[in-house]
Amino acid sequence: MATSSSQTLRTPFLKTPSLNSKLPLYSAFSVAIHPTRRSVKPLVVVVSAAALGGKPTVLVAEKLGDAGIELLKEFANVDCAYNLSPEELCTKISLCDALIVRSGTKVSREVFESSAGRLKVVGRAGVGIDNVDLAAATEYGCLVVNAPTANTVAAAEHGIALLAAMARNVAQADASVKAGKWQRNKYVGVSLVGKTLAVMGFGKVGSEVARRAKGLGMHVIAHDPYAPSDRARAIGVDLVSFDEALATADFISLHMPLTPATSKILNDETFAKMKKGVRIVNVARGGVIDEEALVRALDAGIVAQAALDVFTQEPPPKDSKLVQHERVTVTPHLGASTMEAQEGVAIEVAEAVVGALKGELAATAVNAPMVPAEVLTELKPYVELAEKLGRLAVQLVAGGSGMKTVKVTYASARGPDDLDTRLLRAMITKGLIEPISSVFVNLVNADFTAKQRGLKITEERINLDGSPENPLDFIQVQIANVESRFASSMSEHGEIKVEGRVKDGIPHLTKVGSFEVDVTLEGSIILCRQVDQPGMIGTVGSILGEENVNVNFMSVGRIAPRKQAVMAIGVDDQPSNEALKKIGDVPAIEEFVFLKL
Ligand SMILES: NC(=O)c1ccc[n+]([C@@H]2O[C@H](COP(=O)([O-])OP(=O)(O)OC[C@H]3O[C@@H](n4cnc5c(N)ncnc54)[C@H](O)[C@@H]3O)[C@@H](O)[C@H]2O)c1
Ligand SMILES: O=C(O)[C@H](O)COP(=O)(O)O
Repeated sequence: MATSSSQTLRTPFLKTPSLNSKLPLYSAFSVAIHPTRRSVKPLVVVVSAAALGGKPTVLVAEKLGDAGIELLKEFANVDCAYNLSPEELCTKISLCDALIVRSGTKVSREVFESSAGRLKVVGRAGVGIDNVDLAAATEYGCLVVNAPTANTVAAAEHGIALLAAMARNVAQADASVKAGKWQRNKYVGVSLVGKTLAVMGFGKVGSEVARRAKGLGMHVIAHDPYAPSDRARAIGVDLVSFDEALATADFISLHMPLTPATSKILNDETFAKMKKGVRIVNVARGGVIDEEALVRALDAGIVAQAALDVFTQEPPPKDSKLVQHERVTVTPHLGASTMEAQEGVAIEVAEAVVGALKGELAATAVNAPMVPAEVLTELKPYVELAEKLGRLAVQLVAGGSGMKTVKVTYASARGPDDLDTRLLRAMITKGLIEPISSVFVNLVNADFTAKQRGLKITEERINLDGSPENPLDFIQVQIANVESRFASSMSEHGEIKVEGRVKDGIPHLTKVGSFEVDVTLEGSIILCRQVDQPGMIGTVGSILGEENVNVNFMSVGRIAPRKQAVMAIGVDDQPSNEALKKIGDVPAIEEFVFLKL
């Protein structure tokens, strides 16, 4: 029996935000130019309803196995509404945090547009995601997860069922007997044993079909430009070229996804290359065959028979010549329709959707990088550091300066293959963009959002000698060609520069411009440039103390004694405008800035 094999990678730092974190906090103080939000939001999803203390809502738009529904109900309000028109789906979706579909629902760009940002996860209870507009999902920061394994065996068994039924005219003979006839000569079939079967697409379903066909005594070859040959060899299958497969096969079974490259891959030209009398099975996707060309190939005798579970248009038109053809056997997309497979996909997709709504990264994510659990655990404090450096850096940009180029430098003793920076880049992007826009940025849409805003983020590595025990020594974020609200944050090359490290698992700000500082990246930060002299820490500390603002860290970085210095003060609470003004009025303070993390 197919059971759920989905795994969710728990990422403890991806928390559902509190009510407060949904409310943008605007700095009332005049030097703070950007509205900033205080929360660190989950990396992947944020649940609007959950954030407001309620349960998220999951719309199940096609029949899903009971076990999946029960799993969903433990965490969410579940709205099962089948056979919705596209308009009805668009109306309902604005009230939903997640949507679950099979292959019968088109999840178009309009669906994402209509959700107005609330829809955070689309779960496909099955394999094929060609009915989901992935580009639109990514643009809207919506995670798409599928259930890629639970229906594999069911689809393979259906392929074999169609192969045998076609070869022995089972469907046609059945209809004939039921019509009162007894046509034993008309329905003489062909044998499978000893025949060559070409499996086109040697993935999960294709390899299971191959295994079963070998058991039926067939000679099995396969074509798949991306499949490893040792996997094929292990079950006694030769990988061959596309043309060789077409030229030698007595039976062709299609098991590739529908992509621009595979669309109508069987067409007039490719049918002409096939052995006369070839028999074709399709349990993949209708669109991989040019259906009109197949009718021509059947009529010309190139194709003796076809057995089809899938169609370009589902359901196909009633008068479809292909469906009505007497040498064609058809089923209504039943490949995944066994009790066991439906229970399995329901559990697999429900677990992935609930996990994503909780802020976990699903192992079955289709439009986000999959990062192994152990890598996530190790990178956790660096991920926080990355977002906070991005947040600090962007708040240092003076109003009116267009931010176009950001350089991120990772200093590490790890080899490039041992350090996956995709998460870090996404979080820096989130930190850079969220304080200055209303866009919600996550791992799914970070690159897209940056590109859309014309923000170029380049990455560089500094390869350090020494023990690669920690993934990174420091991260540096530089914003070029802008002016700064805090001149001391400019590097010698004229870029805003902030640098941070993780110390004892806690992110620290360790450099601002050319000044070395050391302050934990918690709460908020006041940066002051001053003339280095005794009593400065005390002066600023007592202004904050009088205002009941708790100072969590203070650090002074100076070029030389009694010359200019930068003081970094970490504060738990937001000081009042008056307190900030008092700090600004201290004669030795030349400039200062208040930054929210
Ligand atoms: N009829 C059904 O109910 C049903 C059920 C399950 C799966 N499916 C469909 O079956 C297909 C295969 O599913 P899967 O789970 O095995 O997917 P999979 O990703 O495991 O395998 C697909 C294989 O196709 C290969 N491929 C890609 N482009 C190719 C090309 N141009 N030529 C040859 N091979 C190519 C890939 O390398 C991969 O190995 C999908 O289209 C899926 O949607 C249908
Ligand atoms: O891609 C799939 O998983 C199959 O085509 C099954 O589709 P279904 O969930 O609509 O049966």
